Amino acid sequence: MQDPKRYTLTAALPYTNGPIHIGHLAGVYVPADIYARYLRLIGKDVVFVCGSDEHGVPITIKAKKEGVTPQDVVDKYHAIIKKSFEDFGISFDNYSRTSAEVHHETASEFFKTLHDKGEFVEKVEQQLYDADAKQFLADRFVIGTCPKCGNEESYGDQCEKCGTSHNATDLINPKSAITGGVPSLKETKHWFLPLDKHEPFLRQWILEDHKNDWKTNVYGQCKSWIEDGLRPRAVTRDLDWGIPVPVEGADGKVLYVWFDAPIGYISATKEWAENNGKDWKPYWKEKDTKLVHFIGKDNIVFHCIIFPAMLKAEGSYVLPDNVPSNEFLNLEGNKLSTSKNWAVWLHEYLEDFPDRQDALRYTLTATAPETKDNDFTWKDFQARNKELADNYGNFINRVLVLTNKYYSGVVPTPNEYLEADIDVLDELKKFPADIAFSLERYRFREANLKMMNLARLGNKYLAEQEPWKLVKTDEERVKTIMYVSLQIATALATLSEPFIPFASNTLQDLLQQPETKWYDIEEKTDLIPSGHKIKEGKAPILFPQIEDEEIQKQLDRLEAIKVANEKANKVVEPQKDTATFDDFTKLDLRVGTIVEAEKMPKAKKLLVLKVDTGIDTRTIVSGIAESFKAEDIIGKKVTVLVNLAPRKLRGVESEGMILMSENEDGKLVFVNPDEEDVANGATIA
Ligand SMILES: Nc1ncnc2c1ncn2[C@@H]1O[C@H](COP(=O)(O)OP(=O)(O)OP(=O)(O)O)[C@@H](O)[C@H]1O
Ligand SMILES: [Zn+2]
Repeated sequence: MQDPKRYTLTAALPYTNGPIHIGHLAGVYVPADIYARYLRLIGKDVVFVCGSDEHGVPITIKAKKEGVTPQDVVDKYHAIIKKSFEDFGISFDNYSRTSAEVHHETASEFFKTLHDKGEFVEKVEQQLYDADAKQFLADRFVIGTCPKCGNEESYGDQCEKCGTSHNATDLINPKSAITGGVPSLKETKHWFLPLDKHEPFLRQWILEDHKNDWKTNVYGQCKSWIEDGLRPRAVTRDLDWGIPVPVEGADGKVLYVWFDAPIGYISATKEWAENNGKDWKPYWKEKDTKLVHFIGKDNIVFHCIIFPAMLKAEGSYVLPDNVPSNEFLNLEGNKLSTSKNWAVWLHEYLEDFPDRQDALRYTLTATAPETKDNDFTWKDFQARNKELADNYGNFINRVLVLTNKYYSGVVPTPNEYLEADIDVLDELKKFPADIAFSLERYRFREANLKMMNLARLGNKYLAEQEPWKLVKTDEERVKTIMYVSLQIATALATLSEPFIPFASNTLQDLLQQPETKWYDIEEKTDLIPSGHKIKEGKAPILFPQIEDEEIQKQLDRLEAIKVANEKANKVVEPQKDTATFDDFTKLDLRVGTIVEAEKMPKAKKLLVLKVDTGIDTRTIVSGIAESFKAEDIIGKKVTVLVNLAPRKLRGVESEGMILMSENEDGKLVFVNPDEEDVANGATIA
């Protein structure tokens, strides 16, 4: 859109069944925040909204599992999420929640409007029903095989593997996620949004009108859905957690979470307007408003197909100008996962690395999954912080230290510029438009790199001009060099604000920076004028080194999670075929004592034991050498299967077997009587 009058920016509503992790940040909140901060710096009218998404099935499942109410679950995570966003510097104008009254009202009203306009199709249908749980199964209450890609763990509303969204009845071999049982079919009435009816509009609006300005990953996904054919989608559910369906004959039904959640952007804007004495309507209803949704790839269908169809059907709203969705971030080679705890949680990061928000923001932007999935590694994080320190930090430190040292913190008056100064100042002027070019196209990685190139430029200029050497011979020249360097530092403070706002703010404070707008840098050569006084005193280190031990601690934590997950996923072997009592009594089990033990030469696993079975003292070869040292088990009470047919192992005849089990770590343990005074030879039955 050319020259919009105002911007409405939305960031995906985080689902309140867990805290925020780095995937959410890289995919959605950091790019959205960069864009919002940039727009404010170029003087635009912006509202940037978000809030907690507090309805839907997974929250009720989590509440059930933890024995608390759904409200407890959302209250807990809403508080954690809201605080971590604030501490991380995500500059929402309003962070709301879908349990807010204004949202319930707005969503109900929206539904009623569509209903009254005849925009829904009402259908009584057979739906999956879990008779044991006495509940209809929709969305995450049902798991089955995805009809599109064959993923056996697809949810009722969406397959996380291929991204397809479908109806629960489309699943092959559906199973209840509540009881594990096979659901039956039961009649129920629901309201459907006839996406098929909106197909011609969506086809034109996305595939033609946005052919050139939407990201290829977004455009591609939309194209494939539209070409596959769109079908009516139920927007109501038989559930007791959510916004009641506000029409007659809908008792016990609530709005589908993906119907109400995007309306949450509107409610959050209303709430913001109310608190700030503004009118919310232009931000959603005026044609010259640019609406942009920031989301991750699993949300594309909801923001590009379903929500626009809802807005279009309502009739009085603008449609999104762009939906710059990202792909997914992974962590150390594995998919981020809330349920598997495979994540770097924002609130924990902020505890482990207090005041280090920028290092994470910078890393996540530099490696953002803009066009394909990407990996976060702690080593890369450490290296990115060093990159910040070596370029940005180093340049700023030199400028501040030298200005204080040579001029007691007063910006000097420059003398005539030499070619090197003119070149660097000319270069400097190009940065605002150049970075803006990338940002306007949602290329945040590229923009971030350009910002860093400005720090590199300043660093290079200083390194080449060497004022610290010249100061002994040509003080007048040094004044010019320092003046030019201070202009670069000032520009950097402003241009880096969207990316690393904490360092930028510190720098602005150190420079006691006069207000500098983005495009001032193109026009002015006295961003920070001669005679201006900067802050005195020792300049702080903007990006302290991140030590190897700190990184190792994080890696160890992840390793522990991996081990815990493996344990939790360990499958119990299925029960063997039935044995009769006669089968059992054939086994002669006795209590015995190990009286001698030595390692079998050249065999990693075998110990040769002499065991007193009460009947005799015999040789048994046992595969336990990886779990026990020979000398440690002499005198140990054991259980022996004494009538096992003798067998030669590495040339030694073994006459029986000692019963063993295995603990969680894979170490073998003896199965023996729990009282020491059971005599050798006692039978076991
Ligand atoms: N690993 C990731 N990389 C990029 N974006 C992500 C990632 N995980 C989630 N997102 C995006 O973050 C936003 C908020 O996610 P949401 O709260 O819905 O959690 P989610 O998708 O269920 O993730 P998780 O299962 O990890 O909790 C969504 O737009 C989603 O697409
Ligand atoms: Zn699938």
